[in-house]
Parts: sequence; structure tokens; C-alpha cells
Amino acid sequence: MVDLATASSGPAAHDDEGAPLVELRGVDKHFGPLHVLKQIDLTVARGEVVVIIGPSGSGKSTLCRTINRLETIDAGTITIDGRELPAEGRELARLRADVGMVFQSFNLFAHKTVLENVTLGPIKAKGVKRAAARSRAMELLDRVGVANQAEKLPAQLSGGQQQRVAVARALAMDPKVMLFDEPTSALDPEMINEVLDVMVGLARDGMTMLVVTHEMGFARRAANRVVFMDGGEIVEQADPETFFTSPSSARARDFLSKILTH
Ligand SMILES: Nc1ncnc2c1ncn2[C@@H]1O[C@H](COP(=O)(O)OP(=O)(O)OP(=O)(O)O)[C@@H](O)[C@H]1O
Repeated sequence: MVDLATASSGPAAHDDEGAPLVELRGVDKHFGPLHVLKQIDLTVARGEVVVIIGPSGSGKSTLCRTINRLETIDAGTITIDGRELPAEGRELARLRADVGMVFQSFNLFAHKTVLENVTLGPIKAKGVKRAAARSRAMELLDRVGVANQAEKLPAQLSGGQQQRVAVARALAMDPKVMLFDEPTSALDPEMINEVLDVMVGLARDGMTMLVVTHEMGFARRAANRVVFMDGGEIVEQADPETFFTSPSSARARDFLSKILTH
């Protein structure tokens, strides 16, 4: 097992500021009788890109949702940038804004334009003036390559474009960390790379990211660390090169042999 604190050996992590940006300690969760997260300890350094992989049902999405407490937990602590997230209340609402989320389904408002989808959150959450929010949103839409679609409705865009709008919307809150939960799994194959390219760009710009994905190409291009989950546990974690060429656990070897032959 690779030590959690030192597992990041990739090139882009900017962990010189010491304390981890995200820290989970002893996080435990059941859904009824199902023990879905078993004493999870995980740290993510500032600027680090961590990819979470593992078999279906291993707890990856639950872990991802737990990080901003979209899921309740039975035990443990979750700390973002040195501040522990409480279970509920105003402080939780405030700290949640530090975490941008992009889900498999794009979750855009169908009756709002692309531009409105990106401006709405910051205007409501932070009281940003409409003109400032609009200009920031246009910058972000440009960054993800869809500025020319700003006045369209989401349904007029391709799936890949809609997911890029969802990325821009998450970025509009100026999050400290971005969580991606299988962001390309609902996309047609030809649209997957356009979303992955946006994510690689964010990683290269130093965004701290936690990404649940089956796109091993993304892990190889952008991840500092791969975390392998199975049965609600973190079984193994290592830099991508080490993990893909010589995983240390039989469970990871078995998983890789299945996905790499498909
Ligand atoms: N809201 C829920 N209520 C009850 N059980 C749930 C709930 N959400 C998830 N589970 C169960 O918890 C387990 C872990 O689910 P989770 O979605 O975290 O796994 P995953 O590794 O992300 O799987 P996949 O790769 O298929 O998305 C599964 O057995 C799932 O059926």
C-alpha cells in the first residue's frame, strides 16, 4: 500500500503550501446493511489531480459525493483547506462553494440559456453584479470552447458541449477543488475527448481535481495519482505509471486485466 501523504509523485502537484487541500479521515458510511465506505483516509494536495477507479459498486461515486457532504456520513471528518465541513447548516452551505461538481448527467437548466446557466449560481450565491457575472461567464465559456453558443438553450448543444458548459458553471463559483463523477460516461465516443481535453487543460493550469472515470487515457495524461477502490475500501494508490504497469494488489491486477481487455 502506498503511503497516502507521499503517493503523489507526478509532475504537476503544487503541494508546497504544506497542508492538504482535501483531507478525509476515517470516513465511514452505510446504506442500510451495505457498508459502502470503510474507514476512508484520503488526502489531496493543492494542485494535485487524483483519479479514482474501481469496479462498479465499489463506492467511487459515494466517496465523491461525500466530499462536499451531498451524502451524510456515519463517522469521520472531511476538511477542505483546513476547515472541517459540518454535517449541516449555513457554514456547510458556505464551505460547499469551495467544491465544484460535474456529474455524469450535465444537470443544466433546460429553459435557461447557456450563459444564464453559468451566471445564475454566482449571482445568487455571492451577490455578484449581473454585468460582472456575465463577463466572467463569457471568459469561462471561452475557456471551455463554447462561447459562441452562449445564447442557445442546452438542448441545442451536443452532449460534449453541454458537459463543457457544466464545467464552466462549476468553475464560476471559483472552487478550490473540482470533483468530476464519470463526466464522460453519458457521451458519444466522439465527444469524450473534447471534454477530457478541457479537463486536462484545467489540470495543467493547476486546478486541484478528484476525478471518477474509466478513461484511463485521462489518468495517464493528467493524473498525479490513481486511487483504486474495491468493496468500499481504498485498496491501493500510486502514480499512474506504477499503477498501470505494476499494480501491487491482486484485486487491482484483476480489475485492470478486465478493463484493459475491453
Ligand atoms: N442512495 C443509495 N441508497 C442505497 N444504496 C446506494 C445508494 N447509492 C449507492 N448505493 C449503493 O452503494 C454501492 C456503491 O455505489 P456507488 O455508486 O458509490 O459505486 P460506484 O463505484 O460509483 O459504482 P459505478 O461505477 O457503477 O457508478 C452500490 O452497491 C450502490 O448500489
